[in-house]
Amino acid sequence: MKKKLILESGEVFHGEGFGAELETAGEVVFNTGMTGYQELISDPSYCGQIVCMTYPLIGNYGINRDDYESIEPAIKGLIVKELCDLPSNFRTQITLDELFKKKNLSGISGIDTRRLTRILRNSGVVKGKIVNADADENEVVAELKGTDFPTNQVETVSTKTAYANPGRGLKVVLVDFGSKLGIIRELSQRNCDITVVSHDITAEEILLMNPDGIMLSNGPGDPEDNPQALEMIRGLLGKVPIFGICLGHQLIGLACGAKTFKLKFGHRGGNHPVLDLEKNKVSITSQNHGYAVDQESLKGTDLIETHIALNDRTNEGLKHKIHPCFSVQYHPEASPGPEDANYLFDEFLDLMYQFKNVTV
Ligand SMILES: NC(=O)CC[C@H](N)C(=O)O
Repeated sequence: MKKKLILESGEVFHGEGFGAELETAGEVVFNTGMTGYQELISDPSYCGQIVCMTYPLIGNYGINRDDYESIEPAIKGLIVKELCDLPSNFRTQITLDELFKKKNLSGISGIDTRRLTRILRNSGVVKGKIVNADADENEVVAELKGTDFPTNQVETVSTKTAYANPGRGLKVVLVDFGSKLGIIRELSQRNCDITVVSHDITAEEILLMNPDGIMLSNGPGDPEDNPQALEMIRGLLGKVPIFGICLGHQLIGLACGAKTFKLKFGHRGGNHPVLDLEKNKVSITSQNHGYAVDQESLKGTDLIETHIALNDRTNEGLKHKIHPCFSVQYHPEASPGPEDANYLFDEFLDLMYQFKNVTV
């Protein structure tokens, strides 16, 4: 079915719809990954967003049972140049189009994704809507201008009830702001005994579980929408080691008095070089974020900048000066993307063991 993508700024792109027959609006962002569309579609941090894939052929290895990063995708839609409807891979179970139909998601193909990406890079990310070909463009633009982004995205994707992922090793409480399964996978591989808890848990409730460490997950939306989480982090600092990823990283920043701001077009892809300032080493990282910690605002806080992005020199890592707490803006769990930064999970384990030895 003929569809079109309309941006809040007025540009229109004509294409062919795939997936469910529905109109869908969201923040239009771009991702430069050449593979990994299944992980990306199911990454809860994309809640409320329509993702434009810059790689020109999407769907060519289908959808398999292993690569989901959550059970129910929270993404709003997908924009591709060419959609492959005949995937070829030994793991393929269904096509991308079939997945989108099953999950009631809408996508559009046949789009000049290079032009769209240039617009997003030049003017910054904007709202957009995938609509039927006969929709009135002025009406859609007015509607987009009049709608605000929801502020409860974390609540939408976080688990409602706590659950366990048992192991025989260190006890980790994973605060789920919209966690990718990759984080659980990495901790599990290191034998951690994981309790996944909802985003609105308090520090007192966590401390009653007597954990060896706290993992603050990735998640969607503006980090400033989570004041309760900042209270929780402040209540845990110094009492138990903390490791934060992406939204978890931004929340540590805010909890310690730094500020966050929205990047013009964000970092989304699997090839972002990050410099570790302490080791003077570069990792190629997997990224998906639209906000960043303001480096100026770190002055006067107890946080030290440990990593920066080499593309735009923005903050990518933090460490607390006094307490056992560190975090990164990128994704050491990869899923999808390079695994260069995997060692950070080992460092988290080391930190938990060190803390245990000091405190027992
Ligand atoms: N992947 C994430 O955790 C993203 C964090 C935050 N929602 C951002 O866009 O910056």
